[in-house]
Amino acid sequence: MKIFTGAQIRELDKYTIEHEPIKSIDLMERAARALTRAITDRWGNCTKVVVFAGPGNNGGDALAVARMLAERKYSVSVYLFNISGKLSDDCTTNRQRLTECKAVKEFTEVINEFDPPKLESGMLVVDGLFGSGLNKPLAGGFASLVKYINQSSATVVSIDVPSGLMTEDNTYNVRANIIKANVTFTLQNKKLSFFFPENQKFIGELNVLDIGLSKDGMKSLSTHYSVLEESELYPRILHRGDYSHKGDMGHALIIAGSYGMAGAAILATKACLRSGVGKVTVCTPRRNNDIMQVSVPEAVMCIDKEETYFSEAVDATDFDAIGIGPGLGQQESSAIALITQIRRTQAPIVIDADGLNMLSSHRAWLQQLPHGIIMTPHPKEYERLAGNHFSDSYERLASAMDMAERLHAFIILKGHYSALCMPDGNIVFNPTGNAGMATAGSGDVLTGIITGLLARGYKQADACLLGMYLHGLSGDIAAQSLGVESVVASDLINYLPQAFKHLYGIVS
Ligand SMILES: NC(=O)C1=CN([C@@H]2O[C@H](COP(=O)(O)OP(=O)(O)OC[C@H]3O[C@@H](n4cnc5c(N)ncnc54)[C@H](O)[C@@H]3O)[C@@H](O)[C@H]2O)[C@@H](O)CC1
Ligand SMILES: Nc1ncnc2c1ncn2[C@@H]1O[C@H](COP(=O)(O)OP(=O)(O)O)[C@@H](O)[C@H]1O
Ligand SMILES: [K+]
Repeated sequence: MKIFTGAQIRELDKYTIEHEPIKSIDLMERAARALTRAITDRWGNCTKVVVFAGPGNNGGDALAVARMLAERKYSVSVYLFNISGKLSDDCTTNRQRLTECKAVKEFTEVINEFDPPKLESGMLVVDGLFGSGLNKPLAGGFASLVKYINQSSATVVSIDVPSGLMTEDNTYNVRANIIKANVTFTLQNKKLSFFFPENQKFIGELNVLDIGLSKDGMKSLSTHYSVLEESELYPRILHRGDYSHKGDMGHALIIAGSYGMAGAAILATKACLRSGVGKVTVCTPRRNNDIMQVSVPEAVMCIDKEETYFSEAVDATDFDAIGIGPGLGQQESSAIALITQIRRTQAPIVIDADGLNMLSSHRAWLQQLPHGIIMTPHPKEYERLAGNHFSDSYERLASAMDMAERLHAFIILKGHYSALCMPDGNIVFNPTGNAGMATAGSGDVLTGIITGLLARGYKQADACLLGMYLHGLSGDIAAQSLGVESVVASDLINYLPQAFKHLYGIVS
């Protein structure tokens, strides 16, 4: 599913109006009907409603919703903020319709002075001040109103976007002046800023309402950002022939686990083995040998000459993919072995965790990474890699997108919505996964899965997309069965077969 910018949403609006065809005011009426239905489904008509409408089309939506709620016997007080004496055409029409509607008892047009109504617990505030047309942070009277609403104990429903929140970049926004909604009913598509964790407190519970914008219009608009849909994965799936043998299914190498971190190597190796690969070899320090042999009997060992850390690059000629980094430690000799390994390897590589941390301490090496390398940093690891602190997720994402293009790399910025930044400048958000996965070792499992898929024969982009999706899906199935609190990284491996079964079962 594509994610559109504010400017593209306006284009899509225009396209729908021209091609459906439908009058702009009727499209607003359709949006308002969807919003009203969503509100009346949740709150009965004994709920007192206060509607705050702004001067643009978000305000127009709000006025239309106020009229429809009043017609359904809700008690509605409406405040329209017309500070600059300029309303959008559709907002003007809806002001007219509202004043002609006998059911609306309280309507105030605020031109300069504003005496705010009492907002109490049990009341419903409909926030229709600003939506996708916001072009600067809120200030002055609007900022005061937002603070007033946020301090109240009323329930707040935002139309399309919590007022004050930009649809994309909030790096320089004033966060105290953004509505904190309990529920956001967004129109047609999720906005980019909804994917960033720091904005969850503004959005509250998110619901997307279909308002029938043109499907052809959406198809024709090209975007950099999208959300992965399961159906996009179906044509990418490779099938296992009946006559396959392990030699056809790929040979993966996992380089992981310093002494005391054998668990990271075990998790990555087990996850790799569960991802369809023919054979997995693990390179780990001598002292981890026994525990590895016992924990993962299917894996072949390639023991480093050092007792406790990775010290020597492996001859990589026989491997179809390499995953390097989980629990590796950050000894200087491990860093040298890491870059030597990267230089010597022809096969696709996934770098994670300490592998990334060691690159961060030798940032000049980034230029030596082969095209198509996959890196899977969590936000802190990415900051170290970029050598920069970012004030918000948008800034971090923009930097990762730039790095992916410069290095011709695939960067998975991990999080609730992990974002795959591709060398061609596109960014795909992964919709699967849940907070139960916020547990040590989850990332090691992802490294194992992607390495396995690469060795199995998937191209980098496909391995990343399938890997992120399956990893999150396994987490979702685990959470469904165990509850989010109790999920541990091993569960992601245990439930991985069910995730594969779900996805591959559909297309077989
Ligand atoms: N395609 C869609 O998705 C549809 C969108 N509709 C609604 O239209 C909204 C977008 O409408 P608009 O483009 O008119 O934009 P808005 O209603 O979000 O606001 C635009 C108005 O606010 C002013 N403004 C912007 N930032 C300001 C600030 N910081 N302080 C004071 N004034 C500021 C602008 O000058 C302009 O007058 C959507 O959010 C949605 O609610 C619906 O009517 C139907 C269809
Ligand atoms: N709240 C969450 N929602 C969805 N996925 C999550 C959440 N928290 C963590 N994850 C996933 O779990 C993994 C954690 O990786 P990472 O931080 O590297 O953990 P570790 O280093 O302990 O292995 C990532 O793939 C991330 O997307
Ligand atoms: K709004």
